[in-house]
Amino acid sequence: MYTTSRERIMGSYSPILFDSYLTVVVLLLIIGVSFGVNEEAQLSYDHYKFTCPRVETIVQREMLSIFLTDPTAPAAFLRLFFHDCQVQGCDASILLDGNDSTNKLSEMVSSRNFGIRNRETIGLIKSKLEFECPGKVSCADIIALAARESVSLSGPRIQIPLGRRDSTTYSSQQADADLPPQGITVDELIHIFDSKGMNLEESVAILGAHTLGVGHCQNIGSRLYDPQPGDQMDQKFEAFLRKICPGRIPLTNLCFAPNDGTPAIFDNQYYRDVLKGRGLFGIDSNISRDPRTAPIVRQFAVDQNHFFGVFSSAFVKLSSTNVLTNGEGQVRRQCNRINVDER
Ligand code: HEM
Ligand SMILES: [Ca+2]
Ligand SMILES: [Ca+2]
Repeated sequence: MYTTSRERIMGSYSPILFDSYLTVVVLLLIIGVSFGVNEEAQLSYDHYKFTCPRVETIVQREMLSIFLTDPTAPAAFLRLFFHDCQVQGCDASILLDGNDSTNKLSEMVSSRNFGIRNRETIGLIKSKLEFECPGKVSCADIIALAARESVSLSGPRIQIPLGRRDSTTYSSQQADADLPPQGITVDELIHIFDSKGMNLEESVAILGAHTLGVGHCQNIGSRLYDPQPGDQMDQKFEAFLRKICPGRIPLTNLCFAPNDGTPAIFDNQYYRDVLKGRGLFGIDSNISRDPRTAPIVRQFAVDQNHFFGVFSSAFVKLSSTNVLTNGEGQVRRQCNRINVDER
């Protein structure tokens, strides 16, 4: 005689016990859903299906025209996204202007946000979207979509869930506290990304964002002229950096060096470079030497497809953790200002 799967699971439980078991399961499910156990579930892949169905096409079109005139823009948008998500979650807090009357400072005042560019461009894309579907698309979603387009220009095309809402708060002190300096340890790196649900491999992959863009001398000088024990650089690379940044404290903010050998292309060159002692920042060098992360760096260096796959899942996690959804926050009408009538 065969048994149904229910009988196999329930064994000899009586129907009454089964019913109360079922009630408990249903109750637990209801509690789980109402307390938002799975935060990501509140974002969705068809959030704007009825309210702004062309949002992704419009952002893509606007971004492509920006990329045509500024090949450094993809790097700027990708870092803007990280610096938004790292402080209070991806809520466009980084776009808010400070308030002179209350003396509240913008997150941009934080020295960790030095070099952040293209905040106004998000506002420009927002105004196009306000024309098409007023009051619907959050600035936080636009930042995440702009970063996705920046990666997909030469790297993987990542589908991201949408429905983030914009913050009504911002804090330059929080930015100071949460944005990591260039020389963090591998332990600190793991801690930052573990809190966003990333495993070790994803934490190493998300740092692969340093395949794009540049670093300025003010973030390179301390490593060049005051190196940590064991932090060795390729000699030619070191000489190259010393030419660009001749002193520990730069005379101007204008001098910078590329993050990898191909700073306008999203590829796995970054991992090949850090293995050769050509990582720009302390943390880039640290992941190539730590026994936990070095094998992952070596694998990404030889397998770009694998890097793209792990980067994509890390990107979705970074973009979905600790976000405002549903009735929280607001959808700003202008990205640099809170809608005061809605607070
Ligand atoms: C968690 C450890 C990280 C540290 C310590 C770090 C540090 C830095 C520093 C110091 C710069 C140079 C800024 C300048 O001098 O102009 C930089 C640039 C950059 N970072 Fe990171 N970063 C980290 C993670 C990330 C992540 C997770 C992303 C993106 C997902 C990212 C994307 C970028 C990009 C694209 C640039 C180049 C920006 C440009 O060219 O305008 N970084 N990072
Ligand atoms: Ca934020
Ligand atoms: Ca590259």
